[in-house]
Amino acid sequence: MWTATASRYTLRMNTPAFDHTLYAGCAAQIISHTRELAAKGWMPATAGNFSIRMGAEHAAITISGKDKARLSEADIMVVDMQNNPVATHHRPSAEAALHTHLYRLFPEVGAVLHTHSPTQTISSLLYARDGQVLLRDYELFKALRGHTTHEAELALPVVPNAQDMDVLTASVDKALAGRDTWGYLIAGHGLYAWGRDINEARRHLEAFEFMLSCDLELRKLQR
Ligand SMILES: CSC[C@@H](O)[C@@H](O)C(=O)COP(=O)(O)O
Ligand SMILES: [Zn+2]
Repeated sequence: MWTATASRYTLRMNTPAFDHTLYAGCAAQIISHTRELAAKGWMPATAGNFSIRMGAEHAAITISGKDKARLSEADIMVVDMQNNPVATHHRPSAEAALHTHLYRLFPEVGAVLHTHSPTQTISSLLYARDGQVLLRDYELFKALRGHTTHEAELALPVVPNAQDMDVLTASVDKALAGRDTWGYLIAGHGLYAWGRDINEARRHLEAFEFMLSCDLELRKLQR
């Protein structure tokens, strides 16, 4: 009797809070994508944050305030879907709530990427009052999951920036209601893009960046 109780206790003590092999794989993917995107100048200073879903309850996410060009595994931590750190004393990204919001909202979302390129930031300010950027007729729509033709119009939402994550999450929630999008801009801030996995999220991020930069060039030419 005593042995059985003790062994159950031992079993519980040895059960890790999350799957470490899965975490290490997620961390490696986050590190390689952040390095490549930082090299493009899309994450100046310590801007940007990345995450990958680890099942229904957890996500691997960048620790707050790190230089995203130089991350190592120790700079990636685990949070639960309410943004609580899991088995660590580190502080998650200041914007972890925006990541877990997307994971809670869309069960198919497997990765969320956030960058601050000049194009994303300028577009977000130009279109802040409109609340969206209307993109039309781009062949690159086909890089977005579910899109098969350039003959379309896509409204990329723009939400007001806020330092209070409850306020920001509420704005995003409202902006996404009834919309079919793989991203949104935050005014004066940057772009959030997501996908079923990190490769798809990266493809969506790059497609939005490309279309936004074309839009800015067109505006200059049309003046
Ligand atoms: C360096 S200012 C940018 C931050 O305020 C924030 O917007 C950001 O993207 C990075 O925050 P972080 O807490 O490192 O994930
Ligand atoms: Zn940011």
